[in-house]
Amino acid sequence: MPELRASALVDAPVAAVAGALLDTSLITGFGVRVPGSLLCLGDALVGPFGVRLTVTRADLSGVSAAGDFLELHTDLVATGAGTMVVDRVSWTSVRGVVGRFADVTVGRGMALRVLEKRSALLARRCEELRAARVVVGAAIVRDGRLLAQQRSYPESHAGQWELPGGRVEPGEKPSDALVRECVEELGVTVVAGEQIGPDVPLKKDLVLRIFAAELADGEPEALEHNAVRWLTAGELAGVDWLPADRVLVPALQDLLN
Ligand SMILES: Nc1nc2c([nH]c(=O)n2[C@H]2C[C@H](O)[C@@H](COP(=O)(O)OP(=O)(O)OP(=O)(O)O)O2)c(=O)[nH]1
Repeated sequence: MPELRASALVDAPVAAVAGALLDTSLITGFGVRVPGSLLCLGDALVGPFGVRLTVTRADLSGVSAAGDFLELHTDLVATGAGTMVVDRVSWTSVRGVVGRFADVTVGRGMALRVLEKRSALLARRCEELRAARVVVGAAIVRDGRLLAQQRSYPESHAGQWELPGGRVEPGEKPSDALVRECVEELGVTVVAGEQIGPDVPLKKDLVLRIFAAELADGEPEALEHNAVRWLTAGELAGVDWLPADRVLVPALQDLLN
């Protein structure tokens, strides 16, 4: 299987680059049809010439998509100077001299051009997201279950589930915003821990950042939402999450397991 590699250093932390990679605007310009605005594990992608790929990885280590003839991998490595982004493209070539000729003249050239353009788009998206406002979310775990809350508004998202949290106010620390939002929404005090999964892009200039959290005081009540619910790892994939939270399900499962 011919393989092509390209790498670039992006001046942003791994969580930011991993999140930017989920933004499907990075690939739709190449004629790839995608189910939503964010790449999700298991998504079906349809590329030019009807090439079909399934997303097999979308986490802090990078993204992968694989089909019958083509595999795409983007691996992320944290370095002292930013995040190293390593792209790997491999494909099954037509046998014989004609196949080898096509690989060298068409396949490699095309793949390189696509990788270069995507790399430039990724760097630009990371730059945009660097200035983005942050919505924090709390992954509160108790007895192996995750606390989720059901939205009551707007109409388009009423009934869907999310994690407790909200926008970080100007000048506020994300961990302070997390504590404040949990008091306002649930009437509890939490202690914020480490970040879970990538920074998920919500809009051009807004990202969702989830932190593990522990209950320090109080019993959660739905003060501003329809309901709260404690979910096991096995229940996470079946919940009607907001789109950005769906992307985080594998990372939340890891947290519970
Ligand atoms: N708190 C929280 N917000 C989330 C999650 N996932 C997700 O997409 N969001 C979005 C919904 C909102 O658009 C935004 C949070 O903004 P906000 O704290 O100002 O709350 P809001 O419900 O009034 O939302 P909005 O009117 O500003 O859109 O982030 C999540 O898990 N938790």
